[in-house]
Amino acid sequence: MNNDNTKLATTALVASGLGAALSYLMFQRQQKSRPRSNSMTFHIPSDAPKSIGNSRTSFIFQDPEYDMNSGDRQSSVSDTTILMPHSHEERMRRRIAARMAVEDENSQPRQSVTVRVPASSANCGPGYDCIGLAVDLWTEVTVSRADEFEITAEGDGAEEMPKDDSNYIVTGVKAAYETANKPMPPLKYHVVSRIPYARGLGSSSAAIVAGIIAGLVLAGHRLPVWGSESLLQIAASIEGHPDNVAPVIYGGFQVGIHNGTRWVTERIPSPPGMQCVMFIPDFIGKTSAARAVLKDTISRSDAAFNIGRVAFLVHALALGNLDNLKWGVQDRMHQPQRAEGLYPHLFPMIKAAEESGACCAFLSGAGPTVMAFTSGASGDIFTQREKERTDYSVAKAMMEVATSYGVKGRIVVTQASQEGARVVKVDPPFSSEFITFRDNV
Ligand SMILES: Nc1ncnc2c1ncn2[C@@H]1O[C@H](COP(=O)(O)OP(=O)(O)O)[C@@H](O)[C@H]1O
Ligand SMILES: N[C@@H](CCOP(=O)(O)O)C(=O)O
Repeated sequence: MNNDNTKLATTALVASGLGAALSYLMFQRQQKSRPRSNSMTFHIPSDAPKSIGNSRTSFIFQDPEYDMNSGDRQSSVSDTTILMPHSHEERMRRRIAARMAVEDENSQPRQSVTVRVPASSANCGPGYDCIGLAVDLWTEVTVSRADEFEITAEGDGAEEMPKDDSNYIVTGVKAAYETANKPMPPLKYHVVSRIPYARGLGSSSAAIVAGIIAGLVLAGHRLPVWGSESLLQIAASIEGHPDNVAPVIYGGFQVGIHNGTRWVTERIPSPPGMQCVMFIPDFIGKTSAARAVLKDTISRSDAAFNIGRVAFLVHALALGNLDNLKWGVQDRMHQPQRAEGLYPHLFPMIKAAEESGACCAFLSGAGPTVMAFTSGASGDIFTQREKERTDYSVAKAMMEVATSYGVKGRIVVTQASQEGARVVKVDPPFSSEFITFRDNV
């Protein structure tokens, strides 16, 4: 090393030494001036818990998020929040403990709850008792603790729906309290109904699901979903089939089966821009009556027919192959029997809808509503020119058939809902000063 190099090395050494000393002094100063409460600080523990501190070199890490002991975010500034920087198990344990505390809080019994549930259209032709979709028409049910039992209702079917404990909302609430293993308190119910009553659009399933969810919230009881779909189990066992309740719970198109142990459902993707054009007759069609016209057995060729159609239906929906929908909704299991016995307007209306541009049409649920799918919607109905869409001409054609058969009714145009039931209001709310659930629930 020559002289110049030696000088250079000495200067570098002195400079880095000074730099290190300066950094250390600044660090010390910072530590003294910084309030400990909302900072992340590291120092050697004097009283570290045995499990994490005594056997290896450790640091106290003041986690600004959580307090390990209370799980309370507000007390997260506690000096006792201790963590090994590389101890993932401990970190997870603390996070789970914190989440449990939040879950505990949200699992407290509530005074009152409002649940919003969608209409649904079951079967979609061949998918008898297994396929259905959520329809963008919503009923709102409020259930509150009260001195005595009462049901009040407004909207569709407000007059007709049972006002005693045979109302399916009450059935749902009871099932929830039984599941929670808690006694059911006296409750009052208010229903704002926008789902046509007993018309094949799942008003009964919506009532069951609304009741179960309301009951669970009031009782402060959470159910697991992963690997069990517990809510679906309760709802489908009351209804007897999952084709309405699964879309009411999860939204979208659903296909559901019983696997021998439990109900299992899967979402079928749905094509974008699809509209639902529904002819809803003025008369009531009870599902029990429409099931009574069906025989217990069908022929092998009819079974084969339906198997092929249902496969085509799921394939067409999943791939957005709208041209195949008209084959996919064909059925020999219940529509011909129901048309013959109860709904003579059904097949002429399906034909008229398809000829005027619908992708397909079928009996909604057990009827009497007839559902047609149309395409071409882009955003809201009111933001697009009529001639770019087929719903108006399809509606007109369906109405003409209804008139020619002397069936009074109305047309409703809406779409599938990708969203299912949801809690829209709860007292006391789930939201806190730290977290806001949507709509400030
Ligand atoms: N809250 C409720 N809303 C609608 N229907 C109810 C309710 N509670 C009990 N029901 C019973 O369910 C029947 C309607 O169900 P259903 O015949 O399957 O038609 P939908 O296609 O509308 O589900 C009613 O006739 C009534 O007996
Ligand atoms: N798979 C059932 C569907 C009944 O639906 P709903 O809306 O009429 O209750 C059937 O076809 O019976």
